[in-house]
Amino acid sequence: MSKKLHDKMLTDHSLRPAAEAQLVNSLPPEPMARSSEELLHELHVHQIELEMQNEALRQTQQALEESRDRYIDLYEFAPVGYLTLSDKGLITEINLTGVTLLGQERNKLINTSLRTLVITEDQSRWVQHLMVARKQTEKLSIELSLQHGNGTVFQALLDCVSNTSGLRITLNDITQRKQAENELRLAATAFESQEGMIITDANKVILRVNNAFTIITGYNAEEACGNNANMLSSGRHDKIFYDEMWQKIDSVGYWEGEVWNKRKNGEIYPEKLTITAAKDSNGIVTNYVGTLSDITLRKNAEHEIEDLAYYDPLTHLPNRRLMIDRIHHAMATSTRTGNECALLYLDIDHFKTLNDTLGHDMGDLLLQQIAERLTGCIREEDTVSRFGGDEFVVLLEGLCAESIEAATQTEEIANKILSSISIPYKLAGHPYTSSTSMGIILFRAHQSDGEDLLKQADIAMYQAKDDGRNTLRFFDPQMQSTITARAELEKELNQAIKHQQFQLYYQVQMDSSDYPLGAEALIRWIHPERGLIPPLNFIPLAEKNGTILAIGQWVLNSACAQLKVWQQNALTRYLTLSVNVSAKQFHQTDFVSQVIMIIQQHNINPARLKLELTESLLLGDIEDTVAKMNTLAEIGIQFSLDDFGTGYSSLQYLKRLPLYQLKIDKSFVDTLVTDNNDQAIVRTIIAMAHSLGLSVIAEGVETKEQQQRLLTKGCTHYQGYLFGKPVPIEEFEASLKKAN
Ligand SMILES: Nc1nc2c(ncn2[C@@H]2O[C@H](COP(=O)(O)O[C@H]3[C@@H](O)[C@H](n4cnc5c(=O)[nH]c(N)nc54)O[C@@H]3COP(=O)(O)O)[C@@H](O)[C@H]2O)c(=O)[nH]1
Repeated sequence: MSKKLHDKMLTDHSLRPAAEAQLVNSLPPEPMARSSEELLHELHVHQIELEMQNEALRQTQQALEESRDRYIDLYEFAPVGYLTLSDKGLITEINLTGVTLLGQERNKLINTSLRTLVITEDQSRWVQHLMVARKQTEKLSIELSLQHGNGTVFQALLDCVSNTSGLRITLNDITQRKQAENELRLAATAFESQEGMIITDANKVILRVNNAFTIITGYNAEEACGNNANMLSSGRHDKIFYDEMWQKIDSVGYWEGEVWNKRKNGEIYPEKLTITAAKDSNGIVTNYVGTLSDITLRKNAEHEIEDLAYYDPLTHLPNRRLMIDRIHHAMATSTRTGNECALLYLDIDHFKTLNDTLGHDMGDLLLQQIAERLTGCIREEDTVSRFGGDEFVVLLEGLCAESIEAATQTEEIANKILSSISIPYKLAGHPYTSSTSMGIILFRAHQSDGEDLLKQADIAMYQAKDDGRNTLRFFDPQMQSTITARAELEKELNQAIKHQQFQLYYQVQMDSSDYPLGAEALIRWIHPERGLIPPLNFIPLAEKNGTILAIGQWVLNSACAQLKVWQQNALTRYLTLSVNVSAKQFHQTDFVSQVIMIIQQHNINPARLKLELTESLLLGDIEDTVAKMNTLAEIGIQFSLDDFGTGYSSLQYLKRLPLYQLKIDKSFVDTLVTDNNDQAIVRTIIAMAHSLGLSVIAEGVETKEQQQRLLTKGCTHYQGYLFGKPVPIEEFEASLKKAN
């Protein structure tokens, strides 16, 4: 029965005809009085009517109960939580979903302030929201973090509507939605990272690119999307490269490497690329994701580092390390081909002097120009390297297999180099001439180690230096033994100092009337087995290894001891003694105090001591040199400038030095009679000395004619075999007596 019919029956008494029909059908007709019959009938009808009403009521009741149950189900099990808050913000109603979302029993939640379930950080926002929501009838939403009964926190969306019964709230758990949003945001951030990103479909058609991609390639999303990813190919990689790349992606799902790609502007650049295949649940590739970064800067830095590691920064030539590598490579090639190779070890002559006189900038300019000239002298397959300082090494490869022929080829190239190096230079406008000494070694296959070959070429180079410079020498085993002997000598020299195996020889210095003015003290090494060793055989070595300091001190001390003896004898009291001082010795910081101390120890007249300095000693710190010489000159010590004319003395410097004497070098005296140039030089030196108020002495005077020539030019002091060779003191004094 419908509710409408049921209501009608109750209100309109429309049940009556039905009740009467039912009574007629159920009761047998009874004879009775009309009034009581009617009354009875009425009663019956009424009774049936009541029963029918009861039935209708029961059915309505049942329908109502069913409806209420449905409502309760809908309310309690709704997909969202429902809450009602009192004016004070207390929960007055909450459905089962709300209870479940908040994770507490309903009876605990009822009359609880919802604020207490909001995390502390969100509470003030909630309180403000509550105030606003209560004042309006429209829905007002807020996202909050709520405390679950199990102690966790979940993200909730609260839609609040205010009505007369309080504030009705719909509560949604949006934790997952928030997480998804977060992940999306993260993914979007990651996609828009510093690295270029490109997503293609399975056919490598570009679907998406990020901003970094645009910055790197120059293509914006519109230009890139819809094109095949090979639009970036530079053409530098062949088909095999790409085939292998895609093979790896297909087999392992991933490829990483460096590629050369092309930007929109046509520029080809190096790129680090990672390609990952994205597959669906059936393992079918749906997309490719590429991550790319421009590694131009890194590559440039790598090149720079490589340059620094393998190239000389001044000349940009390969350095020692790269040369060793090339030598090993040449050996390997030579093993295969049978061809000879050659190493040319070059050392620029007098380079130190250039640095000392014109400065390091000029030295650098010379090295750069020499590097260019060397490169111009060799073939494409050869290598020129700089080993630092003024040393260059040239590697010639692919020479003739025949040794003699290969040596001839090498000599031709070496001579070409010598000629090229000696062509005059312009160093920032300064004219300059240079030369080089060169040691050569031929090699093939793996006969010897690269370092050994370099050592041997270096030995040959020293031989070239010893033989007068501006020349070349091939290494031969004899040289090796010379070097070994030199090492042996070095060891013995240390012993000689320890055991005082030195002796001073004295060579007389005369005036034009053959009157002895004094002597030069010249050291000799009296070796216990080898006998007398002349200074030229060990002084250069001593200068190199520093033992000259001890030797120099011994010489000075012995010379002063001799002066003391002479001072006490009327025959020798007036004699001056010259002592050679090496540059290293002079440049010691305490040189002046050493000399003064020795003079005081021997109690000699400093005016009888003459220190012979070479011109090269004057180079370097001129202020220090002048200061030292002045201090010693002030106590009376004389200074003679040795080997004058062979060095680089500038007049400017000479004027500042407290010199007593210039000593004309033996090389000018040797050719004085035969060489017009040398005559002119000697004349100039003498004139210059006189104009500076200096005395002049000529060394190496061997003939009367030389002496005569010197005299006519104004030189009145002499030293040389003509007057006497350097001899031990006994002999020297004996000849003095004899002359007397
Ligand atoms: N630092 C030091 N150097 C020294 C010392 N003793 C010597 N030396 C230097 O060694 C070089 C060679 O010296 P030495 O072999 O003694 O030769 C000297 C003379 O013997 C030689 N000479 C002199 N006159 C003649 C000659 O007429 N003919 C000829 N063939 N040789 C001659 O010249 C050398 C002297 O040179 P110098 O010193 O330039 O006057 C030499 O450079 C010495 O300086 C020392 O103790 N310390």
